[in-house]
Amino acid sequence: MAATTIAKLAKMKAAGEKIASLTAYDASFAKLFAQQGVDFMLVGDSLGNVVLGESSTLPVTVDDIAYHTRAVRNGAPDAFVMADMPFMSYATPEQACQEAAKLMRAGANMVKLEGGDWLLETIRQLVERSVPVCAHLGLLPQSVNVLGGYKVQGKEASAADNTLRQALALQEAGAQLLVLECVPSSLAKRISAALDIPTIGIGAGPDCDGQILVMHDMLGLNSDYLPKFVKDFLAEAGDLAGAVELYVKQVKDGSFPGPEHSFKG
Ligand SMILES: Nc1nc(=O)c2c([nH]1)NC[C@@H]1CN(c3ccc(C(=O)N[C@@H](CCC(=O)O)C(=O)O)cc3)CN21
Ligand SMILES: CC(C)C(=O)C(=O)O
Ligand SMILES: [Mg+2]
Repeated sequence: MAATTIAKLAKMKAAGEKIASLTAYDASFAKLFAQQGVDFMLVGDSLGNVVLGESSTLPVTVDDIAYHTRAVRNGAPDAFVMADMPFMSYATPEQACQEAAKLMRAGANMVKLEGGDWLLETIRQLVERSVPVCAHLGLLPQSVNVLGGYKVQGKEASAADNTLRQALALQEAGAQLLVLECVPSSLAKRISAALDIPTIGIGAGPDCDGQILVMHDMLGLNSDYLPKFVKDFLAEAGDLAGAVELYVKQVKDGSFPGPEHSFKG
């Protein structure tokens, strides 16, 4: 399969072909995911939860993400790899540029940052300096202490309108992808239709341009909590390669996520 690029992801949106993505943290799984046609991989700060056993993503450092990005890159040399910028590694545009450079040197093709309006200047500076950016709206796990828990975001009409406005501003600032986490399906649908750049949903319903899950969750390894948007593909498929193949197939044909994995407005 041809290597994924940002241009290819944009073409997929234009053609109505769904984008299938998973988190990855090591070379062995990255290799499997590439073989099974996963369109891109995210070295998520969820590694705090699933790799390090922390109770949030806040303890994760840039060095942690860089270490795992290098592993994923080594396992999947041609894959499109996105790396999360961890908590407080992009508090200012200058810091963001310096820390993003470490992730790009480790093998990332793009970095992801959580937030809206306050990030516009940071995104402009990263993009001007040749670091592609994925934005992230809705539930922001790095803000768990402000939000008071992992809750669906954008349920009220005013919050939904505000999220749509911020999505357009992030695109205007130069973001080339947008992750939407735990928002009502109706809001994700509106945002996906309004934006030129692809939206990647997790708990955001079926109308996003693509989907992402934490790999451990889709393999039934989730321990502490089971969010509504998670489906155990290993239980259904029986083996690892089959589980990933089934995930890609069900994202592409639109059968995942179903209403039982999504939040109503
Ligand atoms: N393994 C793992 N999977 C994830 O998806 C994930 C992580 N870790 N760590 C960082 C964040 C935390 N995330 C979470 C965690 C819990 C819920 C959750 O339980 N949500 C409720 C919504 C409750 C409501 O507002 O109605 C749910 O029922 O899904 C959602 C996202 C997503 N991210
Ligand atoms: C769940 C995805 C979007 C993420 O940010 C992560 O895995 O850290
Ligand atoms: Mg993350």
